Amino acid sequence: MMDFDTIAAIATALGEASVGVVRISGPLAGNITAKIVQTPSGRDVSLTSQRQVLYGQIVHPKSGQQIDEGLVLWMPGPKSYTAEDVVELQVHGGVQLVGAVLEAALAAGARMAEPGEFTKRAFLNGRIDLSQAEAVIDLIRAKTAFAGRLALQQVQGRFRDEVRSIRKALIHLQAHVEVTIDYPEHDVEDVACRQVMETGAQLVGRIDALRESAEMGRILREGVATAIVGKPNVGKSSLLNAILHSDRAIVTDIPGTTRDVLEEYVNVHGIPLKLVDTAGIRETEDVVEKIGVDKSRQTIRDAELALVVLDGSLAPTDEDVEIVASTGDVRRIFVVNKVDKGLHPACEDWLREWDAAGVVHISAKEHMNLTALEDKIAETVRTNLLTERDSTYMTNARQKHLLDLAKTDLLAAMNAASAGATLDLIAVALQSGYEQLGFVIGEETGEDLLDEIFSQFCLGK
Ligand SMILES: Nc1nc2c(c(=O)[nH]1)N(C=O)[C@@H](CNc1ccc(C(=O)N[C@@H](CCC(=O)O)C(=O)O)cc1)CN2
Ligand SMILES: Nc1nc2c(ncn2[C@@H]2O[C@H](COP(=O)(O)OP(=O)(O)OP(=O)(O)O)[C@@H](O)[C@H]2O)c(=O)[nH]1
Ligand SMILES: [Mg+2]
Repeated sequence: MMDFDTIAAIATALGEASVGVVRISGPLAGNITAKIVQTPSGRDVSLTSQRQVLYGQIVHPKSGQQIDEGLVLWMPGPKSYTAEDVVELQVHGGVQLVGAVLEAALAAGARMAEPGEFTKRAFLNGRIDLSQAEAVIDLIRAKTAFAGRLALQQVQGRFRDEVRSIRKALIHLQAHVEVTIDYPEHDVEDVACRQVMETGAQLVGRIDALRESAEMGRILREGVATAIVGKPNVGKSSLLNAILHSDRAIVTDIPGTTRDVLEEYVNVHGIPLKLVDTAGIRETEDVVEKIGVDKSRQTIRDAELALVVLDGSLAPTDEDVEIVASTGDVRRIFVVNKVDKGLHPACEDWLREWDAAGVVHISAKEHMNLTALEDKIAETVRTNLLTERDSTYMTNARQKHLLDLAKTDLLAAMNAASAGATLDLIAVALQSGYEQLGFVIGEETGEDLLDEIFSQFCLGK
């Protein structure tokens, strides 16, 4: 256990709520609590070595002014979230009240915690590793049940266990090589080299599985960038509203209504989408609309998925043709809208040119066939952007980079082994790979990086 000062923060969201929590962690947690909590029996919480819940009055340590009544959770270290002595003051939820309780804790000797500092301490005190700590952010930010499940597995150490297991195999392999260096008989060397190539290939496979899950992680964190595009007035904003079940975007019968891109997050069958409504694309002299149209084109370039919207009740125009051409490089679904008005024969003819599997007929206004569109979106994302075997981890960009480096080291060791290089060279490459994997789970990680990672947390976490 490291020697830290005692920190305090509000752990719950600020706002009206039934309960608000102020959390205190560190060696003075019990002492501070004794100064600001008066129990009916006059008992001092910090005298017990067992976790317990007490009822008491929360008072200001200097003025003695009563602030609220509350429940006090006493969790002596190391059996606590931070592995230090932790106290949680559960009081009535309310911005003013919870703030006053925090102030009382600060006046009694605590320091205001930095964002993520509680979780950082859990890491520094060795209760969790870095990948678990990082996953806490993912868990809090998870936008779908699926993302939440993966993040929880990560919080509970699933990713860490796999990295540790790969590391263990690597150090084993390195030991084998090192031992052979000391006994340089030729056939023994050959055996070691073969071992490096065989085990190396297996480990590269396992590292690859973790690397590939980075794509899954990114999509679950950021959502699939999904652009709704089409010429003016086809019903793009109506479609956004229909998928969101709200009147988020302005809808009128005037072409050129949407002038700016509008982003919203939505969960479609467990897949988070960053849905982007765009200005209808057409030639225009209007300065503001022109900027909007340029942004629409940029949105198409940035998109991972495009919903190309057409007005099915009208014959297609050159503008439709141009938009279809400009989305050729993006994975796309053709959305034929306004089918409540009937399908124009020219549109029907035109549609036959495309793969019917990629076309969905809907009415955004009348909410017709939206489920079919959502099914299509989910299916397209699952089969093209996410793969099944990725679904056990959600590696982040930092971890992915280190895994890439570890893989490069491992491949270098294998190449050296197959080329008959000296065993020292092989051992050095294996050692380097072992270290890179150590950084993934936060062994030998510098203070700067830790600050960077934990500063992304919310206050009180
Ligand atoms: N009131 C409250 N609820 C909360 C949290 C919290 O800090 N406070 N958590 C905060 O995010 C999450 C729960 N996470 C936790 C993880 C570990 C320990 C803990 O005390 N671990 C010890 C003892 C385990 C045991 O009893 O065996 C340990 O791992 O040694 C506590 C909370 C969600 N709910
Ligand atoms: N009948 C019918 N009308 C629709 C449907 N979807 C949209 N509309 C109407 O079409 C008009 C244009 O809808 P918007 O959603 O604003 O179209 P948009 O593509 O966002 O237009 P811009 O922002 O100008 O590019 C509005 O009057 C909508 O009510 C539909 O499914 N059926
Ligand atoms: Mg619009």
